[in-house]
Amino acid sequence: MSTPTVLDSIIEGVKADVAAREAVIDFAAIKAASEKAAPPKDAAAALRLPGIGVIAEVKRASPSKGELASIGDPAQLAKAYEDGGARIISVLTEQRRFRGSLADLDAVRAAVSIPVLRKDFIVGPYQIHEARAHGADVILLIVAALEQNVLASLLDRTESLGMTALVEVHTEEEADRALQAGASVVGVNARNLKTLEVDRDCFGRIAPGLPTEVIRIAESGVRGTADLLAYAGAGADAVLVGEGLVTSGDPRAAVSELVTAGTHPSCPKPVR
Ligand SMILES: O=P(O)(O)OC[C@@H](O)[C@@H](O)c1c[nH]c2ccccc12
Repeated sequence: MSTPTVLDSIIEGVKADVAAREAVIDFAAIKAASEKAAPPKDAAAALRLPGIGVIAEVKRASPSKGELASIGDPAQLAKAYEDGGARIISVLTEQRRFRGSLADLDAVRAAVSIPVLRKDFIVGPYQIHEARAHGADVILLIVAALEQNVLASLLDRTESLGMTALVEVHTEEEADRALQAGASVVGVNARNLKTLEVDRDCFGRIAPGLPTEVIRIAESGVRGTADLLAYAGAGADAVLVGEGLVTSGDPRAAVSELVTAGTHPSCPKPVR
């Protein structure tokens, strides 16, 4: 067997954490809770608004950088993002490496009225119902972490709950798999989750090959407006930003600066 990657070790921890939660709230109970939640918000519609959208992330830590920001009040941070003009709030809920939680998701959901993305390493249907039960409108599905048949069935389940799946890829081959599974929103992560290396050219290699109707998100490594404009030029509908915002000192202003650049008449527009 080959040496486990960072992604493998994260997934192993996530599986153990899911099993522990499922021992407390079983599948039938989480499914029932997901059916009682307030209806999901239309994230795809939010992403189709004119200009380059900003998806702003509540991110305390990462495997590559360790602690990024303590974030004592995730609700207040999310509100600042919303006030700054973010289209969607992403909340990391993975606890071991990213120090997130479902409590963070609850706090953010209660604080904002825009769509919320549960950002985690989804391995099975339990987490999708859990995301919905906690008010998420969007979930992340990472192609590199899922067998093709599992990816397709998780995407179906997400859509049958009225949610949107952001399907994350890092290579052309993964992009083909995302499309094969039926993805309508594709995120190209500049960071390789197996090695943690960042390659900002990844988006520009993959995005032009996606069908025009697919919404394209550029994820990771956005340090400021120059990176947003570069991604816009390569066809991004939105950028997903974590570190650059949580370490900025003024998250509202940091989001607003990106939003202003992304809606300025001189900003390159995605070809549709
Ligand atoms: O902090 P950054 O470089 O702005 O990146 C944000 C986001 O793209 C990143 O957190 C991310 C993208 N895909 C993921 C999958 C799992 C965990 C985290 C991620």
